[in-house]
Amino acid sequence: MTELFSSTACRQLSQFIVAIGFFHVSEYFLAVYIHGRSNVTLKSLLISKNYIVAMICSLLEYWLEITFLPGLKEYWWISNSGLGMVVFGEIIRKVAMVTAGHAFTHLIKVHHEEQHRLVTHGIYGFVRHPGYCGFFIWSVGTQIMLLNPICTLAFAVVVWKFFAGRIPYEEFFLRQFFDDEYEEYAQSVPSGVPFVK
Ligand SMILES: C[S@@+](CC[C@H](N)C(=O)[O-])C[C@H]1O[C@@H](n2cnc3c(N)ncnc32)[C@H](O)[C@@H]1O
Repeated sequence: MTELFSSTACRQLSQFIVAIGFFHVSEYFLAVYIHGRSNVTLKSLLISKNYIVAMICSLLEYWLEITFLPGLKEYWWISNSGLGMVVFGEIIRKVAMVTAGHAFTHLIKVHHEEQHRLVTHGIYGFVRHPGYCGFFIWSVGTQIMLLNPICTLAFAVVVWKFFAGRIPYEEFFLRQFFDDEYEEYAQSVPSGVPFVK
């Protein structure tokens, strides 16, 4: 139990709390900046019931391991690599939001709106789904930072499965909206999420 108050736990848990807090608060305020206060709801904080359960599981794993296997949490080069992934993923995600601007909505558009233009410049020239790519790196990075082996694997699988389902759904509508323009774009630019075409 005392391990939970060790300098290792204090540092790793505070990094985790700052990472989570920064991600959600910045996500919300950036959405407000892009779309205007009246067009954004608290859903843009991106905090769902499943997400809370996942984060509680990761804290539970951390607590069990720091109590019974404290040595596991001392691999600082791995933890620092996770921190690097958190920062890198966060940057990719926010660059995507700024680049796409109004086109970046937290809810997938299913009806074409006049002002919706296909974004293919900037980071969208490298990957088609930089927002999802950034979130994938960020979320797995949080678990590597905590040196949580089980949740690292579980987050990678669950987040990957979520995007592997969401990307074809989102692209079904993008193909309807932009037709050949999207087809050509999808042929030449990778999705940005591993093993998703
Ligand atoms: C949460 S945003 C995610 C955007 C993108 N999938 C990403 O990961 O950066 C979802 C919205 O972005 C729109 N969108 C996705 N790719 C787009 C693109 N290349 N150009 C314009 N709109 C796009 C979709 O229509 C959807 O309503």
